[in-house]
Amino acid sequence: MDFSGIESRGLVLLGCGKMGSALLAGWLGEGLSPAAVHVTDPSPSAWLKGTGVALNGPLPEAPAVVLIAVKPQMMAAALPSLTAMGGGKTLFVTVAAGTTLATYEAILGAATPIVRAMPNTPAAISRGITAICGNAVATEAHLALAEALLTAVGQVVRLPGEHQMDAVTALSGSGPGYVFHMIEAMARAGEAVGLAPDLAMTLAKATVAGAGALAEVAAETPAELRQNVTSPGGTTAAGLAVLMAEPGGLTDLMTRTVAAAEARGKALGK
Ligand SMILES: NC(=O)C1=CN([C@@H]2O[C@H](COP(=O)(O)OP(=O)(O)OC[C@H]3O[C@@H](n4cnc5c(N)ncnc54)[C@H](OP(=O)(O)O)[C@@H]3O)[C@@H](O)[C@H]2O)C=CC1
Ligand SMILES: O=C(O)[C@@H]1CCC=N1
Repeated sequence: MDFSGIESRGLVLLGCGKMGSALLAGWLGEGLSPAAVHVTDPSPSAWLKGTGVALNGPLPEAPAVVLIAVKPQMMAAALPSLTAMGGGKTLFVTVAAGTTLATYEAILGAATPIVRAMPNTPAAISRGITAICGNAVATEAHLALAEALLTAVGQVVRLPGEHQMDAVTALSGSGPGYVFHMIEAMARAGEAVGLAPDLAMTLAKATVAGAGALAEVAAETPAELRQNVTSPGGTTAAGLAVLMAEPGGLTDLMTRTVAAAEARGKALGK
C-alpha cells in the first residue's frame, strides 16, 4: 500500500488491544512509518511500546485517518475526545461491534466520513476478513482508503448497507471464537476415545487448519469436499450421521449461535 498520504498527515489509533494491535502490526509490516502513527490507549502493551509509534501524546489536528478500536461500551467515554477531528477532513474508520454510523455522526457531525468495518482476529497473521460500509458522506475514495488499510491484514468485502453489519459480525467477526471452540471440542472428544491430551489437541488443530486451508483454495465446494472424505459405510459417514442430524445437529446449533450473536450486536447498537 502507498502510505504517503497517511504519513504526511498522520493516523490516529484509538484503542490498541487485540484488534488495534493486529491492525497496527499489519500496517507496520506493510511499511507504514511508526512516526506517522499516534496511539491513544490507557494500558499500552510492551509490544506497542516497542513499535516506535507516538503513544498517548498530543494528536494531529486533522489526521488522514482515525481508526477506532475501543470496546463499544467505552465509546461514549472515548469518542468525545475526537470531536474536533470531525467535519470532513479526517476519515473515521471504526471496528466496534454494534455501534451504528448514526451514533458516530451524532458525536462527530453528519459531515464526517465514517466507515464501519468488521474484521476478525486472524488479521493478526494477515488472514483476516473484513466487511466494510460507509455513511452517506463517505465517498469511493474514502472507502478505497479504508479498504487499502484493512487489506493489510487480509481480505476485504464491501457490504450493500449497514443493515448487514450485525449479521457479518455474528458470522465472521465472532466466527473465529466458534472455530476455536470446535478445536477444543474435537480435542476433548479425541481424549474421550483414548488419545493423550497433547496428541488430541495437535490432531484437532491441524485438522481444522488443514481443512480450512483446503476449503479456501479447492475448486470443490465444502459439500463436495465433505463427500470426498466420506466413504460409503465408513467412519466419516458414521460420525456425520450424528453431527448432521436434524434437528439437533451442527446446522441447528450454528443457526442459533449466529442468531444470538446478531441479536447481541443489535442490542449493543441501542
Ligand atoms: N476481538 C475481536 O475478535 C474483534 C473485536 N472487534 C472490535 O474491536 C474493538 C476492540 O476489541 P478488542 O481489541 O478485542 O478489545 P481490547 O479490550 O483488547 O482492546 C481495547 C483497547 O482499548 C483501550 N481503551 C479503553 N478505553 C479507552 C479510551 N477511552 N481511549 C483509548 N483506548 C481505550 C483498552 O484499554 P483497557 O484494557 O485498559 O481498557 C484496550 O487496550 C471492539 O469494539 C470490538 O467490538 C471487531 C472485530 C473482532
Ligand atoms: O465479541 C465481540 O463483541 C467482538 C466483535 C466480534 C468479535 N469480537
